[in-house]
Amino acid sequence: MTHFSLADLGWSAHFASQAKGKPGAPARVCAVARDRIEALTPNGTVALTLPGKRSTGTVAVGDWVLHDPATLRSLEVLERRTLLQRRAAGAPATPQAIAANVDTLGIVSACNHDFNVARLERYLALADASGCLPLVVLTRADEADDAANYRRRAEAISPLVVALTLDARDPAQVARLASRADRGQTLALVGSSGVGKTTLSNALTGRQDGTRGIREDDSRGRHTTTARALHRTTGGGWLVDTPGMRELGLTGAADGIETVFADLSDLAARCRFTDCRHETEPGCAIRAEIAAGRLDPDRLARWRKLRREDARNAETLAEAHARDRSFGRLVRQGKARGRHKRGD
Ligand SMILES: Nc1nc2c(ncn2[C@@H]2O[C@H](COP(=O)(O)OP(=O)(O)OP(=O)(O)O)[C@@H](O)[C@H]2O)c(=O)[nH]1
Ligand SMILES: [Zn+2]
Repeated sequence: MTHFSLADLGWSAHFASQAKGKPGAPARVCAVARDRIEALTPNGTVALTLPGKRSTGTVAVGDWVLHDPATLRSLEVLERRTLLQRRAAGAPATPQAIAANVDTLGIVSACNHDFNVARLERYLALADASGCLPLVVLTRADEADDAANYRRRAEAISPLVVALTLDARDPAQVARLASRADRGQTLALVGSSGVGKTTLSNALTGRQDGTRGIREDDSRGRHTTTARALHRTTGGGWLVDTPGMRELGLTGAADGIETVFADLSDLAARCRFTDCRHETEPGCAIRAEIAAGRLDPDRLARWRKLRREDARNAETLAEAHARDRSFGRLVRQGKARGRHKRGD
């Protein structure tokens, strides 16, 4: 079995300062099953149980936990630097942690009809709200007449956007992502079906077998296996691959929306009325930009749509928080951004 140092696993000062003086050894969660978790440590992989009746739902792949190596109990989940979550089905919807401590969110789209500015904006807002650094990866560059044009359109969305175009099937080209997945770095990929996420994952991990995981009996006594969701990249980093990653929605991303649409919120601040709806009001700075041909009206429409959607989600989240205070605490922890916080 390969052994990793804590730094190889992504340990940093952010976690070391939390663990200082506390009992328990660090371990990084690589699989979450119904009643136990699997985690990587410098001494190998351990299967851990949670204390008391705590559900594994409070732990996400990528989390750092402190555990007792003698009893194999997880004692504490360390505060996350970043947290990707999705809105689970059901009413009221509760946010569900998908992956913790992801450094880079790779937003994958193809240089074809899949390319969609609204979707990119949505994922960029999500990356920002979760604290991850976004990287737009445009696949199928080999099939596009003008791949550079797709890159320019992606980068025009916001000064935050770094985009690269490639053929995901060519490991030499995928190596351009290597710096986001080198030693101790954690990367996750999102994007529509068929855009090349699996192809990219295979190139990044050298097509390792990712089927091992936790075996347990479900409530009916059947054997089930929960696959490991943290895969080693050839560059010494980690790639998160969980089913939930494919269905990430937008929850509590208000901060992220303001970042991605900073041009519009800056303009809105110059409207004559503070509650301007940018429709027919006189002195509207946004309408003036559109009239002058400097702002795409579609961008205003997309901004509105995302804000409406986020407001709706936030309402149901508020209800969920009231119901479950402990989950609320987790969400706040997730919002505590670490070293990727902009302006640091
Ligand atoms: N020509 C070309 N084909 C690609 C590229 N990336 C992916 N493909 C092909 O597109 C198909 C779909 O790629 P996948 O990697 O399975 O896509 P995915 O995003 O994982 O799809 P889901 O598993 O449905 O989410 C495969 O046949 C790939 O070989 C690329 O950059 N260029
Ligand atoms: Zn206005």
